[in-house]
Amino acid sequence: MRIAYETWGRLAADASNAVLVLHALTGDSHAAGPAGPGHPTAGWWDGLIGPGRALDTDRFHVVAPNVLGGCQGTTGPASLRPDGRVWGSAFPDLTQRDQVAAEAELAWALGIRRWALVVGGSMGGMRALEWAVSRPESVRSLLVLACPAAASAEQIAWARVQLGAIRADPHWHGGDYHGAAPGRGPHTGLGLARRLAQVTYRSEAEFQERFGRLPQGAEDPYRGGRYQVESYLDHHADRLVRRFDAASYVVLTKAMNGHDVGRGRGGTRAALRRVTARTVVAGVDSDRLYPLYQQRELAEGIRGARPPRVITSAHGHDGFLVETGQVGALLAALTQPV
Ligand SMILES: CC(=O)SCCNC(=O)CCNC(=O)[C@H](O)C(C)(C)COP(=O)(O)OP(=O)(O)OC[C@H]1O[C@@H](n2cnc3c(N)ncnc32)[C@H](O)[C@@H]1OP(=O)(O)O
Ligand SMILES: N[C@@H](CCO)C(=O)O
Repeated sequence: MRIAYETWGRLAADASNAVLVLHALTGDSHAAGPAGPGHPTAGWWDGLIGPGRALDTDRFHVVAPNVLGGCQGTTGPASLRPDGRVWGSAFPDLTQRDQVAAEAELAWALGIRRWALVVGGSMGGMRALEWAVSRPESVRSLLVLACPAAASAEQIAWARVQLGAIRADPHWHGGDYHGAAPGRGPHTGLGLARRLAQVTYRSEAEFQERFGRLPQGAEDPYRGGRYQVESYLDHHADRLVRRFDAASYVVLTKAMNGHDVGRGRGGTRAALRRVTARTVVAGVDSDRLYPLYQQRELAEGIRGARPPRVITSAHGHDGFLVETGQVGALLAALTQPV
């Protein structure tokens, strides 16, 4: 397999200053830095990583890999198999454990045996947690944001609707569409999946405050036009289908459904007891996808973790991406010398 990653800052001679930053479902290795070739936007945590920032690259060597199964440089369903054909539907099902095993190979190759800090939100939080449970000796500090110990029935239910939308697209072809002419992939299905997901990523109050019942521009919703909120979802769908592979979306979504740190480990409690890292768990007060009670369960199960820190935000689950000031304060608590 191939793993794409970016780094910032210099690795200390004893490799003691390495920080692992793990992205969420549709993120990538470009966690920091400006937009440029291959990166239509600035890094998704650009405000947090750099000289003098919360993850101070004058002190830390920050590593951000693209997840296994992804489509931003790391091997995934759109990659070529050894025989030169696209993986497509032959790409294996993955779990967070497989993805962390791949990241452990990367750490080994980079000469990093122990991370000073592992941090991630949402799907990245699941992998951060999995690192600390499966390889406690490799994680000195841990920041887990907006994620659960195990995917809940409702999370699997939302995912089911998204998977159904993609698979129902006539251009899906069972996952073997990659050889089709450009523009002929399952974009309609992926767009529908993103629209639904985007609703779960934001809050009801935000939508009401931001969009209410307003029409989009000069459009008349009573005469075939759209409400603003519909246009907003259309925009997020359009953006995603331009940059993300539907089969990767399916593989990663199924991996998130499979997330359960307690599986085969005597249950959640027993698994969380394995964590030895200095840990901060945080959630977003308006997150309807990964509600705060799930972070409470994590914090209660991890030795030494205090009650979850609460990120105050109108923006729902996406608060972990938007509220960089508050996330920065959480990082500071873990990056100050004890
Ligand atoms: C690490 C990771 O997890 S993923 C990597 C980063 N995430 C993504 O790229 C996922 C997609 N983006 C997002 O989820 C969000 O944009 C975030 C979380 C990154 C940032 O959130 P916010 O700054 O609150 O963005 P918001 O949800 O308001 O969306 C802004 C976009 O909606 C557009 N928009 C707002 N209202 C409307 C409307 N009525 N009609 C059409 N478009 C609209 C804006 O023009 C803007 O477009 P642009 O991003 O192309 O410039
Ligand atoms: N906006 C985030 C939400 C999932 O955590 C993403 O697209 O990855």
